[in-house]
Amino acid sequence: MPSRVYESSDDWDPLSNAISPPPDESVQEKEIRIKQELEAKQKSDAIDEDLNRQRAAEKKGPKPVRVLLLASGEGKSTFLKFFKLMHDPKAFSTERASWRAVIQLNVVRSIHIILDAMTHPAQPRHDTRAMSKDISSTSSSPFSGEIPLPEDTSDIEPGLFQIRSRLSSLLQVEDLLTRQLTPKDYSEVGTTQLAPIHPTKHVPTELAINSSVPWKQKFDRLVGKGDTERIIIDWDDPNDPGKIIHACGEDMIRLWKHPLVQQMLEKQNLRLEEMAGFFLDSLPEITAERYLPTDEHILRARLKTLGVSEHCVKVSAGSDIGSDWRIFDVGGHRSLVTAWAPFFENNLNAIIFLAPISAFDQVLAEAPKVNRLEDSVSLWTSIVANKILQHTDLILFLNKCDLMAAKLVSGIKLKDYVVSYGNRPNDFESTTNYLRKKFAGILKENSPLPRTFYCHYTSVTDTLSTQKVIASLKDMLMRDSLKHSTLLL
Ligand SMILES: Nc1nc2c(ncn2[C@@H]2O[C@H](COP(=O)(O)OP(=O)(O)OP(=O)(O)O)[C@@H](O)[C@H]2O)c(=O)[nH]1
Ligand SMILES: [Mg+2]
Repeated sequence: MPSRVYESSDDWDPLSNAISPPPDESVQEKEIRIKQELEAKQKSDAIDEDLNRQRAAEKKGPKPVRVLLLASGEGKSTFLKFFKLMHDPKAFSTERASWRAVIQLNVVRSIHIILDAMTHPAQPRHDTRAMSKDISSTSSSPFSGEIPLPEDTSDIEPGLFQIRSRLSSLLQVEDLLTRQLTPKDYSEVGTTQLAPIHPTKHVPTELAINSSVPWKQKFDRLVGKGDTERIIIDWDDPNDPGKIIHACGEDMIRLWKHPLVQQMLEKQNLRLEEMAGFFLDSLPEITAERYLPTDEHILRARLKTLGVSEHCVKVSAGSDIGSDWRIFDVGGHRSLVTAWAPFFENNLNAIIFLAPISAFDQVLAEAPKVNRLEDSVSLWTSIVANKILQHTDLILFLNKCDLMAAKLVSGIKLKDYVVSYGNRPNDFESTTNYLRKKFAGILKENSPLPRTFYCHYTSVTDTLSTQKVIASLKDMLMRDSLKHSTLLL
């Protein structure tokens, strides 16, 4: 039997019903409602005006270069940050206070992973095959309450216990930072959320922010700009999480450097160095009393993005054509990435596709049975085969080369995860060459129209090499943009 029956009536309009004021609305409630409606309308009109102005300017001026960033793994926002740093360093600099909070949160999270590993010392994790078997239970965040006592304490010496208990004050810091990173005027749902990053038990969740939310504004009050664009932070703010982080600094360093902790992490296959937002080797700087992040720290800071965001960057190039760049960052769940791509149709000059090659022995956080390299390959296949995008240039970044090199040197073998690699040498040149050929082959076989294969080996956290890649990219895209606009004349 249905729980609710709607009467069929020609007068019944569900939309008007939903937006009409409640029948028992008081005078005061009515006033508030009208004020809120007015504010909402003003906001919406302002957005419309902005969009119209932008469209009019686009019609008059040269066409902007439009680039979409896609990846099944990580690197999009990092590349975008780097691009902004190169072309608009002033704007980048004013965001320093916001990134300081993100880096602090990244540090606290890594420390909690260690504390949690001490709590459950017997469990090996982070191996692709082992992980695919150990996926049934999801993590309850150890940040949300007290750190539980270890299941087996035989391996842990008393000094470590004391450090561990002193570091429990970091629990408040995580909470404080999460609240700081959530803008006040936005509801928590859909803007800032803790998303699981690791499929195994006991690994804390990761902060994700919806790209449409101006989360950095929250920190504007912390930033003052002097004549020299110097960033000033209110160091006396009693709520500054930096205070607790500074007080815990030495303990955090001792914990991270402790040989027993290193042994334990190795035993559990927990490679923190490979996780997004790894800063434990920079603890002395980050826990310093008046810590302000360097450019390099900001590039490495990890904040998961949700949704699509558009970024306008002015690129000086000696020519008007193509000096205005629109870069689209598509964050979020991998299934959404393919869903978004067709919306860009023929509107794009290029798609930069980032494939994190070092992830050949890792699985996806959101689908713990799927190998991350395999996922990149299947996303690449679907993008190259997409008819709607057939006229768009594709530029492949085989990314995280720094981590790939370190992984191969440490003895991890590509052939153990990519069986077709066989007995080829396990060095950087041979493995990356092999992967490059695989991706090129997929393009050749699946692209509806013949396309040039543009490919770069990248480590987007590395300034020097990324600078070179961007320079050649700019050259290529500007020439392309010029060609298109000449054709259109
Ligand atoms: N070592 C190293 N780290 C990298 C590289 N590329 C990205 N990372 C790190 O990976 C983490 C995640 O990168 P992001 O750029 O935030 O990833 P994203 O593609 O925007 O991911 P979503 O927002 O989840 O869609 C950051 O902490 C980066 O520092 C790389 O080439 N080398
Ligand atoms: Mg991102």
